[in-house]
Amino acid sequence: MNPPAAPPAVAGGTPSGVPVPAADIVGLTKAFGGLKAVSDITIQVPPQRIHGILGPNGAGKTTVLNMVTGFIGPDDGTISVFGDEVTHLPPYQIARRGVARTYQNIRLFAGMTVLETVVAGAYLRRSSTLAGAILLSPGERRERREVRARARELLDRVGVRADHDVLAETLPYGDQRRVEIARALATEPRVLLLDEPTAGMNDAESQEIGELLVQLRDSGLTLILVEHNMRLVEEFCESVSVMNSGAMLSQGAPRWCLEQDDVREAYFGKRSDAARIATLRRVRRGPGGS
Ligand SMILES: Nc1ncnc2c1ncn2[C@@H]1O[C@H](COP(=O)(O)OP(=O)(O)OP(=O)(O)O)[C@@H](O)[C@H]1O
Repeated sequence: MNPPAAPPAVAGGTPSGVPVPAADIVGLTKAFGGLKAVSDITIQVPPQRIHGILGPNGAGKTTVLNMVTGFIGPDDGTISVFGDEVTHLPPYQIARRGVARTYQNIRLFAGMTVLETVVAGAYLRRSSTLAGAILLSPGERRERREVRARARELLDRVGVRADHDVLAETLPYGDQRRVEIARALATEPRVLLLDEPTAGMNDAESQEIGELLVQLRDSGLTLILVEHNMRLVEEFCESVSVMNSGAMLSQGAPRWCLEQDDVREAYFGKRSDAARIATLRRVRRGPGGS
């Protein structure tokens, strides 16, 4: 039997002299009771890369994002962002170091307009003091104007065409996802984590999100996305990590990873299982059954 082919090199690797990784996840491990949700996961993402985290349901992908953003503390392992270790820091401190995210189940603030939602994201970076805010000083007023103008710019950039003054929760699903991305961008991240950004979108909308990811990457961002849409992954991700049952199955270029036997098996089951199921079906139907 031939040995498996080596994974093709992905651009922007990390030997000496290359830039510090945007995200450096080493040996990350998390158990919930007796269940090892994430087991010894190591992922290194160079700056300005679109990296996908793939795997069947329950593989541990969202748990990895939750640990990178500080929502869940790991049992073991370390996480560094541009060389700065963030393991066990609270979420707001990790956000201040330039990590933002969107959620698998959209989490918009109830009762806020589209514009207010994005303005809320910008508060992480605002410089005004409490006294300035209460007294509505000229500096405060100027900053508020700037923040609102920037929020409008971000909404245009992510392709929200709806009126910015309607309640965000009343928008169609695809636009709600875009508003969430704009809110994350308002925190001025260097690394943006997206949990299933195209869930519930049709092909054309998914393609637009893919193109937006490329624009964001080209403007300097590093993007890490959990995604089930393989077409999007193959077209837009430059590298992927494939997980299954908490463990790492494969890492490298998307097409290469998706062709590996253990990755195909994790998604589609073993060929021998498929043959067994077909036989069982035939047996159940009995002779002459169709
Ligand atoms: N807070 C929690 N408490 C207990 N178990 C959890 C918790 N969060 C996740 N799990 C379990 O950990 C495992 C990994 O879950 P996770 O959500 O990370 O998977 P996933 O790969 O993101 O799946 P999906 O694609 O379905 O979203 C699952 O078995 C899940 O039920």
